[in-house]
Amino acid sequence: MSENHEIVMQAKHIVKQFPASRGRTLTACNDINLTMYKGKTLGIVGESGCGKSTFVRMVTFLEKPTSGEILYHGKNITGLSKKETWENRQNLQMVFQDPMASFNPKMKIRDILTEPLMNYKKIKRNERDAKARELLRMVELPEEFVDRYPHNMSGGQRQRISIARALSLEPEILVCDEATSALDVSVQESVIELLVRLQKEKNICMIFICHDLALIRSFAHQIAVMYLGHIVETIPGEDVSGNAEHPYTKALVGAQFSVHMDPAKKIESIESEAPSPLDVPVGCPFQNRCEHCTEQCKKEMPELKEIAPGHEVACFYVENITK
Ligand SMILES: Nc1ncnc2c1ncn2[C@@H]1O[C@H](COP(=O)(O)OP(=O)(O)OP(=O)(O)O)[C@@H](O)[C@H]1O
Repeated sequence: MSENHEIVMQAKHIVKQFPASRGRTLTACNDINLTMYKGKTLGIVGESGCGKSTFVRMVTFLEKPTSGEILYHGKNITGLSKKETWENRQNLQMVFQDPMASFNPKMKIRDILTEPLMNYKKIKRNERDAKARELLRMVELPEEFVDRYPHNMSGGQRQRISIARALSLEPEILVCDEATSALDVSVQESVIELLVRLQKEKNICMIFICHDLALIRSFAHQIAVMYLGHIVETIPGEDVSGNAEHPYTKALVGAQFSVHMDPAKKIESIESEAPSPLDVPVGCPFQNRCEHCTEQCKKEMPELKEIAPGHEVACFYVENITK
């Protein structure tokens, strides 16, 4: 991504550790550096447990990093007070995999859609109906849905409601955490089309967390590939199939042609299992699954190095062949 794009948010050296059994420490995110741009989509991919959701929870103020900074328009938001966090949260909204978990099943769609606007005192009670109808039109659902309950809707329709609700506050950043993973492929596509249209219209920065590289590459401007808490490659979305360099990203690209990736399954094209996050080896985290592993990889952690504009790779093998 070029410098011409306006930076909205930057994660700088983000580390998140959790205490684990027998006095051990689990490092879910290890020195994460990412930049998010206005009107652009950052896709974050990786297998289950690589730290995607933990990263997103920090970006959305749900958790504080152990160390590092998250800059929102240049201001560090990791140490904000409760009141400041609440005020800032309207600029940064989330859509989750399971909308039912965040909807009150006893509330009608009218009230679900306008609850955030009421909480932030952006509309009056008598404006709820008109606003809810406007939001339904925005996500291409019939206005009559204002009187429905969420359990009387399909998964795709419910996800449209989540998107409308999240965008009601006109946030600058929309975070989608596996937002389309539970949907059938055709429904998934139509929800992505909607998100892309709304992103363009409203110039929203989107962070899209997903385990499915094939899906994310179709619309992300920038993709960060995570492995055991580390970013191992960042690459422009359109380049990810042809120009991916990290052996792990290449395996992910290979896997999308063999199986539709299931987050619970290991990557088919890699022989061994990923180590436990409690047992990340010294050196490169991918070493035990990598055919190019050398003694250096077992001793030293490769740093992310730029090999082309917007394309960074953390791998000694790639460094050596591109020298
Ligand atoms: N509150 C917590 N306490 C202890 N460990 C945690 C906590 N939250 C996450 N972890 C651990 O941190 C690691 C990263 O988890 P995270 O949920 O961020 O991964 P993920 O890539 O989002 O996976 P998934 O797609 O399955 O959600 C995992 O090993 C997880 O068990």
